[in-house]
Amino acid sequence: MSTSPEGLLGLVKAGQLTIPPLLPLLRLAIITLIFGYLARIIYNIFLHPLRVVPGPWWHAATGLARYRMYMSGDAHKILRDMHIKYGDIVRVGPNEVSFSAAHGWSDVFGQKRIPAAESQGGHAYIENPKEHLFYSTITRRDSLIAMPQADHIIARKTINSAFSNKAVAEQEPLVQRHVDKLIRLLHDAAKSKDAEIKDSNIVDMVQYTNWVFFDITGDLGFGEPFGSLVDGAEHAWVAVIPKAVKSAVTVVNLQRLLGSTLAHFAIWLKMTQEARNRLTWHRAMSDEKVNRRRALGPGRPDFMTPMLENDGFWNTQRLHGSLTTFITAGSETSATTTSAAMLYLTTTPATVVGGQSPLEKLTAEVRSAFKSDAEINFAGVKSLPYLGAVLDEALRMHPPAVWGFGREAKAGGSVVANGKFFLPEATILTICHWAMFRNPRNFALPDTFAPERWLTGADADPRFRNDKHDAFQPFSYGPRNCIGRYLALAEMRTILARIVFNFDLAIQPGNERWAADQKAYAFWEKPPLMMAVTERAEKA
Ligand code: HEM
Repeated sequence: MSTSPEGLLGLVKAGQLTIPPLLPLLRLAIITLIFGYLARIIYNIFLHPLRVVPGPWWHAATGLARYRMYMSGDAHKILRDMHIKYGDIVRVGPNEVSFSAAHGWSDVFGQKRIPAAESQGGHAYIENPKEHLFYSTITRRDSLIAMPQADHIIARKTINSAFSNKAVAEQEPLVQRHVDKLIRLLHDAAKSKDAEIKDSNIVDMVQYTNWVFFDITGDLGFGEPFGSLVDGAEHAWVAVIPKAVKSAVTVVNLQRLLGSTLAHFAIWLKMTQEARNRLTWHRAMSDEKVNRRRALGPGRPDFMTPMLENDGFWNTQRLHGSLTTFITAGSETSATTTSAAMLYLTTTPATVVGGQSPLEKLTAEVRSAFKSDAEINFAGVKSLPYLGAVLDEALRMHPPAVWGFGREAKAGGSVVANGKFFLPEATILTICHWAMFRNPRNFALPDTFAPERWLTGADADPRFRNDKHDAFQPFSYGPRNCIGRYLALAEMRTILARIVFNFDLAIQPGNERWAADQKAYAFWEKPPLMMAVTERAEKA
């Protein structure tokens, strides 16, 4: 029998071959699809290995509820409520489990010892790998934060020296130069009020903190600040970042819902040419900045020096891939925390914590510890217990890495919650920092800003005696925790201390719910935070 098109046409014409009508075929396809989808739902709810993990059935059934939750901007609140209702481990998607008890940190981010691998010369420890889709979308493949375990071990070994306490002390003069500029800008704003320019001392603290942290981290990474503190304006490179993160989060969630092909089509329809051009420009500019810093060679007390000294590992791709991560991870986070600290300080009345308000207590501590601005240094601020407690509490109330940053259960699966659950390989494991830190099972009065909960010894507050401090890991946990935490703490303490030393702060009406109403797409979508800055009347 002929199978050529002409031959088949001949058979049709001769009435020996009939073509089934299209409509019934389409109907059949649709019915098959619906049945396939229903079968999947039934499998997900009743037969899937994760069926034993508690959670709402509609989150287990399909990826739709999960998608809507993450794209609502309120996932942190929804997750907290789910953990209160269903417990410490909740199934939030067909293939995703969220943790909200202290053991979750080691279950998700810890590493397990594998003796067999050790004897064969492989890794002695195995970790749950990073959630591939999330990390490959929010950053470049060769970035430190996305590297496979074997590369990551070498990477951390070669650059740890730039992030130790000793290195941070060497970076202090560079950091303080930028903080000086910030304080000068704030004095300018405060003084302009004396010149009777109405409301000129009202500043957006989100902008000011972004400027100072991006200038510092730009200088430590690219070898050049962004110049925001000089220009009094955000640099275009920095302005792209929040939009890029939100787009990346949308892409990840769409792909998880629709699969790669459909999602790419949807994204292609949605993304404008202008947005595409912006991302290409951003990447080119980052690479140009890295190349300029690279040309200077090692020697500067910054992030790049150990990388340039280990150029066998830190090749062009890894340098280009990692530097944007360093700058974003090191600026956006610290700026958010410092803004949040100022918000809570200016909105928490004395009645909540007893006696003086947190702002009064902090002001008294800082102004009595230092006689002049020049005295406020990294070593000095480290010894102020209330200042440390204020920042810890700001990190608890408004953690900068809200959600995301998940892992996939390792090859062979993961046993979690002290043996209670077995999660099969590739199950997505997540911890929403906000949901963990605002869970009443972990912290008393979880929605109250109370730095007192972190005080120890004679200053310890009995109301917070049962707080679970090991649930609080704002810098994450395990081999992939935050490499920049010492720097972050030194910078944030110094900047907050210098602001409180120099100025009286007052929140502007309408800004009180700055944190409460914020949406989050992995990081926060921060609106302006307007505050009046007034030069302190007298130096105590
Ligand atoms: C309040 C400030 C900060 C917070 C809350 C914070 C939080 C975090 C968290 C939660 C992670 C883990 C992400 C993951 O699991 O993939 C992380 C990683 C990281 N952070 Fe920070 N961070 C802060 C400041 C900084 C600073 C100042 C730097 C300096 C450059 C920095 C650089 C990094 C880098 C490079 C990583 C990736 C580490 C790796 O994968 O080995 N962070 N940070």
